[in-house]
Amino acid sequence: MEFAELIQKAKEAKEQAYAPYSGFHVGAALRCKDGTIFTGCNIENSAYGPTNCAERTAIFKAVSEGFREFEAIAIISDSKQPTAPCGVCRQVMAEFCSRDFQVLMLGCEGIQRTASLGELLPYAFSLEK
Ligand SMILES: O=c1ccn([C@H]2C[C@H](O)[C@@H](CO)O2)c(=O)[nH]1
Ligand SMILES: [Zn+2]
Repeated sequence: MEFAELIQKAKEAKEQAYAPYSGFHVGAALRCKDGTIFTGCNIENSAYGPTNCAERTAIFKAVSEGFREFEAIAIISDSKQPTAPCGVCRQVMAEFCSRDFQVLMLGCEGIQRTASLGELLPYAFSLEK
């Protein structure tokens, strides 16, 4: 899978991060199955709880614009270590994405790791009876 454009867009999205409390800036770029890309950054809040992660910002932007079929997301922060999505974001991904959805985790100095959503969230909750 071609990731160069997604990586570039995630880096650009990180520049918009609003993270005055943690100082941890995150950017994400989400590719829909038709090739459309939505980006997102983390948006913090003085009450902490309302903070939205970069991944969810990108997913919610896409869903709110009528897109629900996704194939991959790239995530980057200022950390040297690959930035992995938090548990809440994994659960939100599971709402819209299949087990083979690709998650590209990037470190700011080039270290990267990919995993499928099925690997990141095994035994995901489902309402299926
Ligand atoms: O994958 C992640 C992990 C953390 N954050 C944000 C939430 C908070 O603003 C800051 C520190 O946790 O980073 C993300 O956006 N995505
Ligand atoms: Zn998250």
